[in-house]
Amino acid sequence: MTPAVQAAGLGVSLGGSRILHDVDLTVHDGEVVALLGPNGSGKSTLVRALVGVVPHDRGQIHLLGAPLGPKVAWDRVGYVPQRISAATGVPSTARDVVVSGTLHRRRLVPPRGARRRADQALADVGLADLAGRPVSELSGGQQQRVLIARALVRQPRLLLLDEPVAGVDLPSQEAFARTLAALAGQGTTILVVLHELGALAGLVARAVALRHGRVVHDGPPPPARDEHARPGHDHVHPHEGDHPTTADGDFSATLRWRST
Ligand SMILES: Nc1ncnc2c1ncn2[C@@H]1O[C@H](COP(=O)(O)OP(=O)(O)OP(=O)(O)O)[C@@H](O)[C@H]1O
Repeated sequence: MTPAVQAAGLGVSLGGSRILHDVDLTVHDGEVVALLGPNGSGKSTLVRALVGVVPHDRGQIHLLGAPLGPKVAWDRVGYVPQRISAATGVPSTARDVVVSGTLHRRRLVPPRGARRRADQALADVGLADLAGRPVSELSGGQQQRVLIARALVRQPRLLLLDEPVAGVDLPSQEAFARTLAALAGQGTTILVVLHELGALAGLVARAVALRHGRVVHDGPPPPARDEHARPGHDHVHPHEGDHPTTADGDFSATLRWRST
């Protein structure tokens, strides 16, 4: 089956510096993959390059089987950028922002049922009661959830999320994890940038870790941080400063992101 995301030999330079070096990333249809790494390792740049927000100068990108460009089925791609305000400067309600997620370059007018779909997406992120509120009156975490709803309303086949739960309270993270689990159950492919697996730990079967713009790990996710505190935790995995002990020889480097 065609992978949902295929990047090969990807290189990105910004401001005269090389940010991504020869990144290979394949995300298969229906997979849920976490993108991990320390601050500045290139996670956002990779996701932004995948959706064409920043240009790449080396390698190739295919999304949903099409080369990055107009042939991609953008109406089935949802993207939640790293925390930005959902407020547009123009008075708009949470519902208006979410309805705007149904628009794309070939659809400039919301489709029939867009309002109902927007309200469902807002309910999925726990904001049903705030649909009619101006986004400028919402808290930062609530605005983040509006942006998640804006991506969900597209009923995406591929969902790219850049730290979607940063600044979102735990009950809302758990509600969001349930929504993502339901989407994954329907076959949606999910690539999510995270600092902590947190509430999404149960969903993520594979983690790709970046360091200095290179892939340093691609395999099982690191154990949840709180496992360290549990009695019976057997410390079989490497910690910072340990020598690599896994087959790929680099898992300890992967784990160092936690302490930065
Ligand atoms: N527009 C830009 N011009 C120049 N350098 C940039 C630009 N955007 C990002 N960078 C640099 O690229 C590197 C990677 O940044 P990026 O935001 O991709 O990291 P990240 O892994 O997502 O970090 P964080 O966990 O802090 O969000 C950083 O060194 C950053 O300073």
